[in-house]
Amino acid sequence: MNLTPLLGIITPHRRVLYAILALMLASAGLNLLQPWLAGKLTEAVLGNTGAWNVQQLLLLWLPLLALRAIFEFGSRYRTGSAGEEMSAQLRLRVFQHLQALPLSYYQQRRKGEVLTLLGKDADIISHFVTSTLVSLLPLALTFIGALVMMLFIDPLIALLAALLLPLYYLAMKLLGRHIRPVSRAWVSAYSDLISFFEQHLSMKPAVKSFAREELEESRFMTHNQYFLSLARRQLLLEALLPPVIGLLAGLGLLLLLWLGSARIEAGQLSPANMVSLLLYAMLMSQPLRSLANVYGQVQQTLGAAERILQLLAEQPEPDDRGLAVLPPVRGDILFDQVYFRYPQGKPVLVNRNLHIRAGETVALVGPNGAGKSTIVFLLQRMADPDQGRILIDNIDIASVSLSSLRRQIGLVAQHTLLVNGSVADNIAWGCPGVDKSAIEAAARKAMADGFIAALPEAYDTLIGDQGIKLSGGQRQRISLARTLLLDPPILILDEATAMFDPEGEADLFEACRQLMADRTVIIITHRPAALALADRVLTIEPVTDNGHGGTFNARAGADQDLLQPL
Ligand SMILES: Nc1ncnc2c1ncn2[C@@H]1O[C@H](COP(=O)(O)OP(=O)(O)OP(=O)(O)O)[C@@H](O)[C@H]1O
Repeated sequence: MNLTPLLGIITPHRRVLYAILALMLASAGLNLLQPWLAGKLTEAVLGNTGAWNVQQLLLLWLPLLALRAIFEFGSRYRTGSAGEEMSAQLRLRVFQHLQALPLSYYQQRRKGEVLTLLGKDADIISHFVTSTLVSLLPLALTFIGALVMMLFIDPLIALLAALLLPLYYLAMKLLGRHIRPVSRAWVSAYSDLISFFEQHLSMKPAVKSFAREELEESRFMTHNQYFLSLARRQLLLEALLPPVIGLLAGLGLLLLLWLGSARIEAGQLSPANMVSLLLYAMLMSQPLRSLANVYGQVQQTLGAAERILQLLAEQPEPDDRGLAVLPPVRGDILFDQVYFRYPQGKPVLVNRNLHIRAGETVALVGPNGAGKSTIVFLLQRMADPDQGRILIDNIDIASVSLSSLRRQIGLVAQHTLLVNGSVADNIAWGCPGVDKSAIEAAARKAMADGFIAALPEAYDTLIGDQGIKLSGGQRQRISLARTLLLDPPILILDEATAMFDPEGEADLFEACRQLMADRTVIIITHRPAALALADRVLTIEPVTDNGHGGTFNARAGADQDLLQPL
C-alpha cells in the first residue's frame, strides 16, 4: 500500500511530532534511571557503602519524578491537540476531494460509506499517528535501554530475558492474525449500520404508510446484532493480547527471581543489583504490552488508510484552474453526434444531434427512461459524453471551467432539494448575501409570494428538513424562485411544475412568458400547460436494444432542419 498521499497530513505537523517525541524520549530516559536509583537505594539501606546515602538518593529522586510528570503532561497534551488538528485536516482533505468528485461517484455508493470516511476513518488514522506511531520510538528506547542496563548488571540474566522475545513475537503474530479481518469487517458493518439508518430516516414517511415498522426493526436488529458480534470479537482479541504478553512477561520475571536468588545465594549477585534487575525487567515488559495494543491499532489503521486512499485515487471532475471561463452566453445549445451511456448501463444517447436556438423555449417529451434528464445531465457536464461534443454559443463545454458553465444553467428539478432553514435562506441559497428585496422579487416571479406571506413568519419561517413543513407544490415554487434569483441565460424546468395545481401552473406559465422571452428554456414535461408555452416540442424515443431509436421528433411547427445530423 502506497501511503504517500497520507504523509501530506503529517508534514505540516513535523515540528510538533518531533517535540512530542522528544518529550516521550525524555520521559522514557527518566524511567530508565529509576531502577538504577532503586538499586543504589537498596545498597544504601543495606549499609553497603555507596557514593550517596538514603536521604541524598531520595532528594535526587524527587525532581526526577516532578520532571517526568511535566514531560508526561506535555506529551499527552501535545499528542491530543496534534491528533485533533490532523483529524480536522484529514477530514478537510477528504471533504475537498469528495466535493471534486463527479455525481456518478455518489450514485454508485451508499451515503453511510461516505459518512464513515469523514467521521471515522480520518480519526482512526490521525489518532494512530499521534498516539501510536510517535510512541513507538520511546517504547523501543525503554526496551533497549532496560536490556542494556540489565546486560551491564548481569549479562547471563539479561540474555535469558532476551531469549523470551521470540515467544512474545509468536503470541502477537498468532493472535494478531485474527485481528485484521475482524477490524475490517467491523468498519464495514459500522458503515452498513449508518447507511441503513440514513436510508431509514429518509424513508420514514413510506415506512409509516406501508406499516413497515416491524420489518424495519428486525432489519435494524440484524445489522445491530452483527455489528455487536464483530465488536465483541474485536474486543476479545484486543483484550486477550496484552494479558497473554503480560503473562509471558510475568513468567519471565519469575524465572528472573529464581535465577537471581540462586545467584545471590552463590554470591554472584548483590541484592541491590537484584532489585535493579527486577525493576528493569518490569520496565521491559511495559513496551511489550503496549506493542500488543499497537498491533490491533495498526490493523485498524491500515484498513482506514486503504479506504481513504481509494477515495483519494477516485478521478475528480476537471479542475477549473487553467480552463477558460465561459463568457456570458446567449444560450445557443448544440449536441453534436453525442453518444452516452451510464457506467455499466445501456446506451442512452447514440450519435444524437440536437440544436436549440438562443432564446427558444423547447419542451422535451417522451416515455420514461428515454433520456430527457440525461440530456440536461450532460449539458451541465455532470458527465462527459463518450463520443461527440456539446456546444453552447459555439463553445465546447469541455473546454471551459465547470463553475462558469453551471452558473449559467439554472435547473429546477422535480425532486426539490431544500435545506433546513428559513424560506429566505432557501431562496438565497444559490446567491448567498443577496438582499431581501431580490429574494422577494424572485418569489414573486415564481408566484410563491402569496403562500409565503401566509406562513407564520413569512420569509423567516423555518421549513424543516427538505422543506417537510411545506406542500409539494410550495417546495417546487421555492425551488423555482431560488433558480430564478440566479437569472440564468439557460433555464431548465425538469418536471418542475409537476406538483403545481393546474390553475397555478397555467398562471405561472402565463406570468413566465416575459421571463422566458430573453433566455433559452428547456422544459421536460408532459403537462399541456407547459407544452403550450413551448416554441417547439421534441419527442425523445428511447434507444432500442439494437442501438436504434433515440431520435428527436419535432412537432408544433418545429424546423426539421434543426434535427438533422450535422
Ligand atoms: N445514474 C444512473 N446510472 C445508471 N443509469 C441511469 C442513471 N440515471 C438514469 N439512468 C438510465 O438512463 C436512462 C435514461 O434516464 P433519464 O432519467 O434520462 O430518462 P427520462 O427520459 O428523464 O425519464 P423520466 O421521464 O422517467 O424522468 C434510463 O434507462 C435510466 O435507467
